[in-house]
Amino acid sequence: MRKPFIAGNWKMFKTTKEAVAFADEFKKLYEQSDVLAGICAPYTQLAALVEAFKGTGIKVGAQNMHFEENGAYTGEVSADMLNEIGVEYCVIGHSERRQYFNETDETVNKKLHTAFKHNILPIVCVGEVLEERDAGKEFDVVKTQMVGALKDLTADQVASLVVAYEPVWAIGTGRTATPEQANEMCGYIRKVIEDIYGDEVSEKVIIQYGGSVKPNNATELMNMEEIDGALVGGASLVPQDFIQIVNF
Ligand SMILES: O=C[C@H](O)COP(=O)(O)O
Repeated sequence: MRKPFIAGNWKMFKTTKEAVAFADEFKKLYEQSDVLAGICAPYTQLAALVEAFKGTGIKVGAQNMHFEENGAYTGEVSADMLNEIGVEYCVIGHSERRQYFNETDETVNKKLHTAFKHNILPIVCVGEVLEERDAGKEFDVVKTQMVGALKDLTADQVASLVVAYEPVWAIGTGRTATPEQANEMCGYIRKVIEDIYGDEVSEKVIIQYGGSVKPNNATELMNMEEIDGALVGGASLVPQDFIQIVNF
């Protein structure tokens, strides 16, 4: 039985002071349940959030990491550095990183290998842009991203993976995929995993939907059979909104 996982992705929002204020408020609202909750924050907020969420069960994730173990990569952060401060998750291959920072399926795959090596659980993002959906190519695009991401990973690693299906046209636009569209693609992603690793593995993978998830549409999306949670951008910035999604 997969435990739903609702993760917030703060992107480049909130100072440490604001992050701690969020955590103090969110902890008052959050009750441990069958739903896992987490926040993926900018690097400078991570240590404070790990401390603030200690003992609550709320997970902390980063939004990116380098694929090398260490080296002369000015401005970068390694998986080992994240692990050392108690970070458990890392978003990898978000469409904004693919679009603005030259992230490719190859770098995503390298990052997944390094993340697992350092006990960081990846939340790997895939999804098509609008032109690809309009051209009916969304399944091919997502399959290519998934096959590229999974290259040479072991069955155990894949079983512990979180995949976020985020159609790029639904991110920050207020335009959500319909529950049926989101469900269909999440089911397809599971099938792609099953074809490579078998159903024992594919049935364990948490597959989230992301793209304009809000308190008023979370229940419908999260109740779809193939959707195991959400990666939430804008609505994760306000504790009162985010808790409604976690409590869908
Ligand atoms: O990582 C989160 C997604 O990019 C979704 O962002 P959004 O909820 O603001 O559309």
